[in-house]
Amino acid sequence: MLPNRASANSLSAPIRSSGGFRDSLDDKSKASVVQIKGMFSVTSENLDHVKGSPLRKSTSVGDWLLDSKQASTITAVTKSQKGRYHTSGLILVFMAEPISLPLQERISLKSNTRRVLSLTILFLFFSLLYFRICSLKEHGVTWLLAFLCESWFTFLWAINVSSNWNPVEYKTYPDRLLKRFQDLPPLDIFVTTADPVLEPPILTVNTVLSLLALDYPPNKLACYVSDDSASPITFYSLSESIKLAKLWIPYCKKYNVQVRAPFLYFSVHEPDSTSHPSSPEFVEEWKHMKTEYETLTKKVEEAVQNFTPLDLTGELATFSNATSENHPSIVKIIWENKEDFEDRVPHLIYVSREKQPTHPHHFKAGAMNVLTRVSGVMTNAPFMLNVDCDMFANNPNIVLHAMCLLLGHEKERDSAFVQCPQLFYGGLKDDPFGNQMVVWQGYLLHGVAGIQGPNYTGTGCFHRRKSIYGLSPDDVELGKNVNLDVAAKLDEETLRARFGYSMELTKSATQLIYEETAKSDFPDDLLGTLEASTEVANCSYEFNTQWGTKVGWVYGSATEDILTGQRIHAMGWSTVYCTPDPVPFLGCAPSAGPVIMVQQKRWATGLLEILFSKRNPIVACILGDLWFRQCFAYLWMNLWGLASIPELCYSILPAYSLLTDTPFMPKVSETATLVAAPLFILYNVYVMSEFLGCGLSINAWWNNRRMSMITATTGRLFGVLAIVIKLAGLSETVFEVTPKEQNATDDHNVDPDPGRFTFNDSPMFVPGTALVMVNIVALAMGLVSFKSLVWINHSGSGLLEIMCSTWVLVSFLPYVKGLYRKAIKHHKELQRRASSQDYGVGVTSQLECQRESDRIATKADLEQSLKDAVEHFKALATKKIARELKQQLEAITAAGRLLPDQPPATAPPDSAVTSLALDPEAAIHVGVSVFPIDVDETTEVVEEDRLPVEASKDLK
Ligand SMILES: O=c1ccn([C@@H]2O[C@H](COP(=O)(O)OP(=O)(O)O[C@H]3O[C@H](CO)[C@@H](O)[C@H](O)[C@H]3O)[C@@H](O)[C@H]2O)c(=O)[nH]1
Ligand SMILES: [Mn+2]
Repeated sequence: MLPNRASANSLSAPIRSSGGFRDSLDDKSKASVVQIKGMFSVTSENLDHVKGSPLRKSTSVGDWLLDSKQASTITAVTKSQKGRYHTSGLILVFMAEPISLPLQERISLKSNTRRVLSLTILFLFFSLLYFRICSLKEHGVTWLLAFLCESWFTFLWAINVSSNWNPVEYKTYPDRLLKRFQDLPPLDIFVTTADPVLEPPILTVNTVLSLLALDYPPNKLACYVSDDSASPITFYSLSESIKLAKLWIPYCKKYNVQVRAPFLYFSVHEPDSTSHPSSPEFVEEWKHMKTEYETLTKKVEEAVQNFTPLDLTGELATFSNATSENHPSIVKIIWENKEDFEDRVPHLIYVSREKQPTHPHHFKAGAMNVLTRVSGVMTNAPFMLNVDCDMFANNPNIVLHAMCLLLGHEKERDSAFVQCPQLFYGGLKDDPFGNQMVVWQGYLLHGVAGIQGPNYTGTGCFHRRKSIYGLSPDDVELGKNVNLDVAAKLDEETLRARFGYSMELTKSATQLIYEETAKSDFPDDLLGTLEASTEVANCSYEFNTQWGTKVGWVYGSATEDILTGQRIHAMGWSTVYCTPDPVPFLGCAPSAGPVIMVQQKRWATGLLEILFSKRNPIVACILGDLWFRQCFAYLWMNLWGLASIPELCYSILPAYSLLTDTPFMPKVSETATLVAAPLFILYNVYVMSEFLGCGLSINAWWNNRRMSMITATTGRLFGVLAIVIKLAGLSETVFEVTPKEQNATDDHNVDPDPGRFTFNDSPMFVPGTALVMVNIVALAMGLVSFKSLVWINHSGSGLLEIMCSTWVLVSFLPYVKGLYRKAIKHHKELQRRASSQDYGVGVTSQLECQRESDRIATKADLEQSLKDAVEHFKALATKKIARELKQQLEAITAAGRLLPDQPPATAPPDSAVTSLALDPEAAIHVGVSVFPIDVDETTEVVEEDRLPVEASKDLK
């Protein structure tokens, strides 16, 4: 039997059990002699006890191990207020557990009350439809529209009932895993980043540090960072971070740190003395680490702000000619773990795939495929974890938990991938933007976990390399019985067609497929694989291969995660949901209206791209091995964007009904109200109970509900439009990266009202605004004639319509408030401009006046007008304006100097001003470009380097 594992490779902390296994201690704490099993650290003063004890230092894991057949006893175990155990003596250990005990347990979460409630709601939905059909003839178009919308809602509810019928969760036993496997399997970790501005490198650094410090044998981990922007700053930041990693990792293991992303760990001003024995040594080390981290942060920030311009020589020379859209493949080994005992830092490899402007890159899916190939050549671990650059590891034992699920099923087919929930830190209270997705993950993912398994959500997922390589579970079974030499020869052609021409890659794939993976000499000589790994990162590598179709991440959708997960399910694999405590990964949720709308638009588009392709779940269900109920669950997701249309329609109906005096709801006196009213109440009670069940507040439910109405008129609706445009062949969809910011604390001091809804000038906000306006008018009209509607036996709209319209308006309240604030701001802006305080308005308004009166006819006129403007500015100028003005005027002159080379046919070739004079339109354009007047909330007034290019372009 394999020994139990103890954690912490230091000899200086008092003996204690690690947090990850604390649950096994709980009910045994009252006895003066207790049984403890799990991970232990050993203090120097206890070292002598260890010598004669069953504890020994592990060579493979690097920690303290205990022979599980023996036990010793201690007294004086104390439990601190926070539930931690301390002892001054040696540990008393555990009961031996037979090796046959399962590594994981599937627990049903089904609730009869919820089932009955959800069926009652379904019954009420059908009753309402029946009622509508019966009285369809007597009513107008509103009735028909209401019927169509409600049919849609009924359909979605039916899917919901099916998806949530038997929710499950998994309990994992990492301690048993450690007993069973002396040699744990290797894991390749992928982190993706795409833009150093939208995704600050310090975020990526934190994520990487948290992953390198995971409680898993460091020689079994390799971390690959994909940088789609080929940014020297990102590379530099990672190179610097490895210096910190050498201190941070031993520190975390020594003190059993739980949050291993330094920015969050050090967000407190004092060390947490309750979670660690506050020995002076600990406090000292804490302070030292904090200073080291701050030094790193400073270096990274300075590089970002270019205070220390990076010298693009040496290691950085590769980046000197690289732009994010055009550069060769860059693969750099930042750190190779050569199994040096002191430096237990896993491999860290930087990858920036080749980019060419003419070549499609498939966004994140393309990046993931390159990572899969590069890691295939370098380390070829049978499992791969992928996280987005903002998703740091929050549970140091997460790999052990995931391995319980990957290795603990009888057959590999039961766990193609292990998905962890995608949760966020520092989220705003009560989720004002409805984008923390807690309930979605708390209910729906547990629901599908009870069918074929959770879908892949793009981050926090452990993949089985075999399933990513496009193998079906049957192929895997077959692979086990094949002689490797024979197979390699037979399959060479097939392997090339599938994986591409790299011999190294096909060789590593063969090893993987035919189960020769457990390479004993891991880690490899990474340097020796550099050439091959750079080659597989080239953008032409995928030509005539199955990458992006049958192998790797699937191309063709902005939600590559859903599409890829679905392909895996359609191959017959099942998947597992992993929800240990503490939460495995945490990332940052976007805030502010416009950013969320753009994200939701991308999701809606991506999901519809799947629906309107030959890879849609219905086809996968008929032709592939996607289970019927799983297909429904996928449909529910795919339709999320499209659902915005009936939802929008249903939100307009009350207003339309009031304005045209045609009913869309039954009268209060009619029996059908006995269906509509309970349906409305029960539905909301059901959803509310899900929020309460996830530990959220009623406010959070309310915010999510109304945000889903708001996104139906903005992001999701525009996602539908984007797909229509794509299907019409007019444009391709793009992946707009969500901006991320590091926010370690809950205090949003900078912004007194961070949850407020903000707008920009995007057309995305037009439908919502129109909806609000129409409802206000309709409600006003409805209320004016309210008395007559209620008391007289009126056949038109009535009380229920008024209530529905009010409901819509109340739901849009944050939106209305945002609009109001925007209007006020706009008004103030106009006032400010009217009093000529804005330097830009001077020229622009003058030029506009001139256009109106068509007075620009001569060079002298225009020159005079510019001179006037300059005088005007001088009179106004503050220091900043004066400086910017000077730059702008220089830019005008520069634009002018461009002209002699490309003179317009009729223009005298000597100055830009002359040409402007001859072309009032160009003059206006330059005026507007130089002095932009359309200032929205997020735009800086001056865009300094824009002018020369634009001006010269327009002048041509
Ligand atoms: O060309 C690209 C675009 C994006 N990314 C990376 O993809 C990840 C996700 O991008 P993000 O802008 O954060 O998208 P989100 O909407 O927040 O992401 C969710 O939705 C995506 C699908 O739309 C999934 O891929 C993500 O994993 C999931 O977190 C980030 O690490 C990016 O750096 C790239 O590597 N290359
Ligand atoms: Mn993200």
